[in-house]
Amino acid sequence: MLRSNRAGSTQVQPTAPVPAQTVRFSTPVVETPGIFILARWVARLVGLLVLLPFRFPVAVATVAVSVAVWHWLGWVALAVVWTVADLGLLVWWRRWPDLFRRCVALRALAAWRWVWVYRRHWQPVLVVAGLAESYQERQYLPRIRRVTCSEWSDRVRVRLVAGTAPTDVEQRVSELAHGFGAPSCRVTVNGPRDVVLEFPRFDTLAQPIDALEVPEAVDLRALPMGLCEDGEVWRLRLHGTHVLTVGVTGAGKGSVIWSAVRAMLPAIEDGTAQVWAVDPKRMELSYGRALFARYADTGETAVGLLEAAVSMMQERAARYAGKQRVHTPTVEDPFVVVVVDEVAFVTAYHPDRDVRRRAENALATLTSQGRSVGVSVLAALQDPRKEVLNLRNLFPDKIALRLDEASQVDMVLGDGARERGANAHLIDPDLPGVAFVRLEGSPVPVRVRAAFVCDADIDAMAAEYGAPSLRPVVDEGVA
Ligand SMILES: Nc1ncnc2c1ncn2[C@@H]1O[C@H](COP(=O)(O)OP(=O)(O)OP(=O)(O)O)[C@@H](O)[C@H]1O
Repeated sequence: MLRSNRAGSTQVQPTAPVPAQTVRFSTPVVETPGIFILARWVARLVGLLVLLPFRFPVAVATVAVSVAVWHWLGWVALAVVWTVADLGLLVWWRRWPDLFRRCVALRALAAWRWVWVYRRHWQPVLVVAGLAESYQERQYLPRIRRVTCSEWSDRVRVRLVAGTAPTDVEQRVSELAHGFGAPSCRVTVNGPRDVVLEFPRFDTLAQPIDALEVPEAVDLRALPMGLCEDGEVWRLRLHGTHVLTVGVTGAGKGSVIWSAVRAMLPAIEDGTAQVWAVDPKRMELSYGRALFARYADTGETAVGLLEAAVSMMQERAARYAGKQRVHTPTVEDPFVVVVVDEVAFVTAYHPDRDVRRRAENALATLTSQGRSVGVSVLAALQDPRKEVLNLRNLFPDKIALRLDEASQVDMVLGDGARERGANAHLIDPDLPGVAFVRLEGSPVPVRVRAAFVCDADIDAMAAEYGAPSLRPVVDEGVA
């Protein structure tokens, strides 16, 4: 019934005239002759055949050569050519597996996934997700330009419909991920109307990562912490910034702290870096006490430690004034990282108001002035709300481990992070250490996993690098 002419004509004039609107002008409906429709289909088919060799040159060449060999030389010759080609591929695969993977396997996979996953489901998924646009009774969809595959993900390059914005896609990442059967979807904007949708095919971070090798030379601007989703090493900058690590209990904040300390060990050993630790829980950091230049585990001693860091910072600033603008770590003026586990203990939960106020003042001074004189703060926190830590914006770099609520993602990583796919509230509780971070120079959040530094590793670290001169001065009773 819907195919009848009458149904079609009512579709284009959905509203009948109302009494107040006695005269109504409408577009006349002209029926397209069948021959035009047929001609259009033929033209599209010819266009497809012309474009095919450009889009799939290898596949088209293979088919063309096979047909030619079969036509001119017969079946036996075709079988010989295929056997030789297969043997050639086999040798290539065995001899140069990486090159073979890049040039053959991943390209074949991309072509397959383009046709079988994205092309096939594109229209239904995008329409249901609300990404189809209508204009003058016609439907317009973003167009797939290219599909490429990496070891772990599909990257679908898309041309957006004119008049739409990448944010429209960013707001539908969950629908797209489910629609194409991927664990997640991330959006990268290349340029006007040009975005890339990245769909992981499997979770590369599903297995725990053992503590990384202690680096021979320490780069305080790129400490190896664990792995990124694409298999690259996740590197964290500490010198010249402050880092806030947020995650619910059991999310793996300890592994972030310990991975950072581990990556600094040679610098700690040679005296060009120091860790000052505040450990209100007394469980997390006390294990590696021998590695810390200073250590505090009560509210009062923690405030003493933070205020000592402020004094040291101000003394350095006074010395540097007018002479140098950038800090270079030396034994005389080492890089100092103040590690504060569960920072809310001293800023929000401590019963003594004076302790809270002094701790907050000290942290505010360190985070606002410490960067250029070689003092950084690495703080861990469970609850990112302003009532708990109103200094959170003074930390330029943040790490979002598993969070409680969706609304906390943007609180930690900044506006728009969740829309771009940083679903930190959906991190599996069985994957501690998994987090979303923003890497330098990119607004797109990256999924990472911190290496797990176990108790035995910490023992070994303390035994090897906790030299007597570095044994902690426990701040007892510093008021
Ligand atoms: N990167 C990691 N990889 C694998 N397992 C980890 C990782 N980090 C932590 N775990 C596991 O999760 C447990 C909890 O980790 P951790 O104590 O670091 O969490 P947390 O966020 O500091 O929690 P809390 O705030 O309660 O101290 C650890 O005992 C360990 O078994």
